[in-house]
Order: sequence, then structure tokens, then C-alpha cells
Amino acid sequence: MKVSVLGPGSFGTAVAQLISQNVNEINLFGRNKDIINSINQKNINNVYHPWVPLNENIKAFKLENKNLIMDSDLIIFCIPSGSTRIVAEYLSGVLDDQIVISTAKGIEYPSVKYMTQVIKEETGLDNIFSLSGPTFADELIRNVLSAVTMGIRGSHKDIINLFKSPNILLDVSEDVEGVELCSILKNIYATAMGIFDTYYQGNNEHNALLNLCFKEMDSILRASGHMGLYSNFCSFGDLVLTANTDKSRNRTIGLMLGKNMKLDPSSPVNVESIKSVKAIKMMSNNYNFKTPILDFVDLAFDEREDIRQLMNQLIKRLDYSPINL
Ligand SMILES: NC(=O)c1ccc[n+]([C@@H]2O[C@H](COP(=O)([O-])OP(=O)(O)OC[C@H]3O[C@@H](n4cnc5c(N)ncnc54)[C@H](O)[C@@H]3O)[C@@H](O)[C@H]2O)c1
Ligand SMILES: O=P(O)(O)OC[C@H](O)CO
Repeated sequence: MKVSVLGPGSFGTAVAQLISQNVNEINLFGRNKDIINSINQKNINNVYHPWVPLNENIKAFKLENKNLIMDSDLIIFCIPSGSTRIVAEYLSGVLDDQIVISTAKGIEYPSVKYMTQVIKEETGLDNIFSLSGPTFADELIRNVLSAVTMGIRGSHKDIINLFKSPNILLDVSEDVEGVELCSILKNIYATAMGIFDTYYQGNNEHNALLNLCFKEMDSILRASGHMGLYSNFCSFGDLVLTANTDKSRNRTIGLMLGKNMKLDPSSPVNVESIKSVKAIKMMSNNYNFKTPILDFVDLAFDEREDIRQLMNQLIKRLDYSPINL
């Protein structure tokens, strides 16, 4: 099977390294010539993973090499959600029957469309699936035991074998968009936990709030028609990993918000929750239940100077005492 990975960044390079164990050759496509040369000449992604020797059957090319992409059987998007549409549109003329996997953990705003929907709109392809789970790229690329959920349905489930490795635990769901929604929500609640942890240092408080995040996340999943994913790696596992680990960009931006640190809108660092919270807030306007933590994160991004006041208001809204249930 000919596999192409779009986006030789943190995750795309790690995915290519994983799959390279199971194919003869895998192609990475990106826009940074320096990275492309480094991968092809030194088997190193000098920007995103400068200390990790890449398998020699990983080759890198400029995204303009559309014919090579056209020749692929499987295309894996490892592009941030904010750029997925533009890349899918750029390739739409050369795609006809490829299988696609989207790994972006974000949602389009203000359209509130999942990446699989965006890619289908731009390419017209039918077999578009999702991959998510508690996987920091820098650990995945080092073959650390990692877990992923593949959102896939139909007759192409054999592509799951491309991700086989002694250190990969993989569960599957036919709820392709539900897997995407898990990945979107976990980033938002990781940001919430980053803010909370700048105010609350207790273990009891941290885990009470983390459980409330999971509770709200599960309510949104159910209200959106995605039941039964709570035990998949893409749900509980990725929420806990991201919400508890300072390595996470989404948790880190929460820590910065909590400390009233200025966010640099021009930063090249990809933080999916910044836009996702606006999209999910729009989605939640149709729900018949409250989402106090989602509302809090949305306001925290907007009303920076009132974080402590927002925290106090949130705690009042989180009253789960039995008489209020
Ligand atoms: N980093 C992780 O640990 C990790 C793990 C799982 C999933 N993800 C998800 O994967 C997606 C990518 O994240 P990342 O961490 O790899 O980001 P990154 O910033 O490390 O890499 C993004 C890659 O996409 C490319 N890109 C961005 N915009 C582009 C455009 N307009 N045209 C062509 N190429 C473009 C960049 O050049 C880069 O190669 C995100 O949605 C993220 O949530 C990341
Ligand atoms: O750095 P983050 O917050 O984008 O998290 C990376 C991965 O999604 C962890 O599963």
C-alpha cells in the first residue's frame, strides 16, 4: 500500500515513523524545504524531532508533488485543523479514490464542521476516517507504549494493520465523527484544567474538576449523538493525558491564561482549543443542559483580566450538591 502523510510536523513525522515499520516506503509531504532535505539527506526531522533517527524508508517531498500524492492508496492528514481545508482544496484535483485518515484534533469555525466533513467537501472522497488518542508525538516517535482509536467503517478496516506495532494499543469505533469530537473536546477541557491548576493546588480539587470536565464532555458527546465512546482511548485516555501533562499545548495555554500571561496570536505553535471552544460553544447553544466549564473557557479566552472572577463564578455554577441534581 502506498501511504502519504501530509504535514511533516510533530505528529506527521511520528505517524510516518510508526507506519514505516509496516510498509516498504512512506512519503511525507510538506512546505519546508529545509525539513525535507534534512529528512532525505540525514534521516532527521531537524525542526520537530532533531534527536530521533528516522527509518530510512521515509522520504520527504514538497506538497507540490501532486502526482506522487495522486499515486497514493492512503493519505493521512497531519495538518492543523485551521489549514486542513486549504490543503484538501489544493489537492482536490488529483484525488479520486484514495482512502483518507484525518488526525487533526480540531473543528472548523464558524462552520462547525469536522475535518472529515471538510476533506470530503473539498475532495469528494468517500472513505475518510479519523485517528485520535493519548499520543504525544515525541513519545510516539520513540516507540513508547501508546494507544490510539481509529474511527473507521466499511470495507477498508485492513488499513488498521498499518499502525500495528508491539507498542501500539489500538481500539476501533465506527463512529468516525465521534472520535473526532472526543479529540476536539479533550483539548478544550485540557485548557480548562490548565487554568484551574493555576488556582487550585490540591489533588482532591484537581481530580474533582477533571471529573466534572469528563462529565461535561460526555454530556456533549451524548447530546451530539455519539454514545459509548467514553472507554475508548480517544476519550478518557486522551482527556487525562492532555489535561494532566504540562507538555500539552492546550493545557499550557490554560496555564498561561490562568496566570494572565499574554498570548501571542502570531505564534506558530498549534493550539487547537483556541478556535475549537468557539465552535463547540456554537454547537452547545442547541443543548438543553448547561456547559459551565465550556462557557468558562470561552470567556477566559475573551475576558483575560477577569480570570479570578470567572473562576469564582464558575465554582458557584458547579454546585452538584444532591439537592440541586
Ligand atoms: N503533536 C502531537 O503530539 C499530536 C498528537 C496527536 C494529534 N495531533 C494533532 O495533529 C495535528 C497537527 O499537529 P502537530 O502537533 O503535528 O502540529 P505541528 O505544528 O507540529 O505540524 C503541523 C504541520 O502541518 C504543516 N502545515 C500547517 N499549515 C499548512 C498549510 N497551510 N499547508 C501545508 N502544510 C501546513 C506544517 O508545516 C507542519 O509540518 C493537530 O490537529 C494536532 O492536534 C498532534
Ligand atoms: O499538545 P496538545 O495539547 O495538542 O496534545 C497533543 C496530543 O493531542 C495529545 O494526545
